[in-house]
Amino acid sequence: MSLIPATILTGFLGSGKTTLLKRVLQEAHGQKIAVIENEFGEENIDSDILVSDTKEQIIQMSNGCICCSIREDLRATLRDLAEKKRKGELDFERVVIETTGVADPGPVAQTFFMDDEVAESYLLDSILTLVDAKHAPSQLNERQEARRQVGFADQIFISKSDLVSAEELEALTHRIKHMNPRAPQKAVHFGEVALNDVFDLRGFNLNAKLDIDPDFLKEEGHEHHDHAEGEHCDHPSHAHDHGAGHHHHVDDDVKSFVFKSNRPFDAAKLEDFLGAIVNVYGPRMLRYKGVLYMKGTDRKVIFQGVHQLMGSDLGPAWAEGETRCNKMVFIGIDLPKDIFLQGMEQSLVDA
Ligand SMILES: Nc1nc2c(ncn2[C@@H]2O[C@H](COP(=O)(O)OP(=O)(O)OP(=O)(O)O)[C@@H](O)[C@H]2O)c(=O)[nH]1
Repeated sequence: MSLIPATILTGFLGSGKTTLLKRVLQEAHGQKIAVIENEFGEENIDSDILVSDTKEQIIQMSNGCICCSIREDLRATLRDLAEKKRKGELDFERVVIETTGVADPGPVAQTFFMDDEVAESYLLDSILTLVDAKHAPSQLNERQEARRQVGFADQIFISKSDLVSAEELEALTHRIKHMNPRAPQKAVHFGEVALNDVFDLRGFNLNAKLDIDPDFLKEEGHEHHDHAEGEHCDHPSHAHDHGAGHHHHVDDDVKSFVFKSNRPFDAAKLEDFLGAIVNVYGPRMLRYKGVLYMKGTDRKVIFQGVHQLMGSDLGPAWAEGETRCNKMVFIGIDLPKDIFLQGMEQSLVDA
């Protein structure tokens, strides 16, 4: 049986989750979508199916699962739903989980990887985070749950942009980008969103897609001339436009950085380093993903993780004429960037 795709919809209190979900369910008319609401206890099955190709492999676990927590209530609900589907008692092909506004998406996501039965039935597609343009600035200041929700996201939807000025929206977008440069941001008016922005984003798949906001890389580049080794990796041809578009920078605890290099990794060294680092910093590592250039293979190595759970796989071969390089983004809570970058650097083959 093919895996059932699941989407986690999160966002702080009143950010517009229900509004968006209702729109999506209307739009997905003719598709069977099971919705698991808030407290995970009850489910209601809404209309109809999205047919999707779920053959791709889901992330494989490696070590260090001990401190990861899962949502027992969600596990029970997911198992129950899958069981009913198997028996033909319920007919649905997709699940959306709407979390409460104050939920930490970590344990919700981990439930899909740490419970064998759940992992055998479901494929976690992505985490969607709603951000309320009007209230997010103060919510992000005051509540770590709100910051975590942004850090975990594969896709950010900004609601209520009709209630703020263009400048306020721009400042918020900029702030979010620093927390999570992986997730595209899109303003949505009362949940008006296209289905292909919501489903089959494959945020957790070991695919070779790693889109990091180019503006973020540009700014990172300015900060970090000492880690210039992979500079051509991204071949950004932009001029250094000092002065333009500079914002007051909010120093959130949830933030991100990128490691880049043109030198290949030594697989054993990298495994040692990452194995050690997740033991120490795993609880603070929200999401990380890399497309890596590894010695000994002509294929890209795809690596990704959530907290202590990480997986890797061989991706497609490097194309003829393509510059082989490493690019990995880490999103976490006050991670010591220098320790990470140095450890990664030391896991490269000797120059
Ligand atoms: N102005 C404006 N209001 C919006 C927009 N999107 C949602 N809202 C309103 O915001 C309020 C909260 O929306 P909900 O969809 O209930 O938010 P929620 O995230 O499900 O809320 P909780 O479940 O309480 O956390 C409602 O009154 C919506 O009508 C938007 O784009 N613009």
